[in-house]
Amino acid sequence: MRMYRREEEVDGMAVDPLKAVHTVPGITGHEVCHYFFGPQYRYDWETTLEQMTVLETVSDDTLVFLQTHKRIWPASQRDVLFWSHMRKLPNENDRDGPDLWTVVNNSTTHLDYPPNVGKCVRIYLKVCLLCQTRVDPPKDGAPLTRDNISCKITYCSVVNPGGWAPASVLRAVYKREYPKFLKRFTAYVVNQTKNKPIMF
Ligand SMILES: CCCCCc1ccc(-c2ccc(S(=O)(=O)CCO)cc2)cc1[C@H]1C[C@H]1c1ccccn1
Repeated sequence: MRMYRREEEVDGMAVDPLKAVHTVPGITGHEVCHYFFGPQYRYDWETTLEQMTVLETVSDDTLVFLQTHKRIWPASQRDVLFWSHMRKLPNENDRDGPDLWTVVNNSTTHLDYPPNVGKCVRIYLKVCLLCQTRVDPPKDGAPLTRDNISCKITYCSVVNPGGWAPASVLRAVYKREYPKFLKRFTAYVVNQTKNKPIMF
C-alpha cells in the first residue's frame, strides 16, 4: 500500500488530503465497491463506527448516511452526514477490459439532523474509492479463478474535523487510522468473497 498526504490547514485545522493506492489479489472492483457501499456490511469492517443510520434511500445506488464515530482522545466525538453513490464506469483505456467501479461519499446537510447540536462535532468529508480490476487469464485456457484476478484500489479523502483539534493530534490519528482502516476493509472483502463466484 502506497499512501500520499499533503499537509493543508483550514482555519488552523489539519485537513490533509490523502491518496492511498493498494492492489489486492483475488477480488474485483465491483466486489470492493459492493462491500464498501452496502450499509449491511459496515459494522463488520468499520471499527471506528459507533452508530450508523441510513437517513434516506435516494435510489438503489445512492444512500444518505448519518454516522457517529468513536471518540478519539483528546478530541471530542465526531459524527458525519453524507450521501454515498456507487456506479460502474466504462473502461476508456480498454473497451474489452473489465469496467471500473467507484463509490463517492460527500458530506451533505439534512433538515432533521443539524450539525453540532448534541455531544458530537460534525466532520465534513469527501471520499472517492476507485477500483480497477485486472484479469490475467490462465495460459492453458482453463476456467478463470480468483488466482487470475486482482484489484487496484485508489482511495482519496479529505476530512475536515469540524471543530478545532491540534494538527499534531489529527496527523497522528490520520497516520495511524487510515492504513489500518484500508487493510482491515480489503481483508474483509477477500474473506467475504473467497468462496463465492466472482462478481465482475
Ligand atoms: C479528531 C478526529 C476527528 C476525525 C475522526 C474521523 C471520523 C470519521 C472518519 C471517516 C468517516 C468516513 C469514512 S468513509 O471512507 O466514508 C467509510 C465509511 O465510514 C472514512 C473515515 C475519519 C476520521 C479520522 C480519524 C481518521 C480515520 C481515518 C480512517 C478511519 C477512521 N478514522
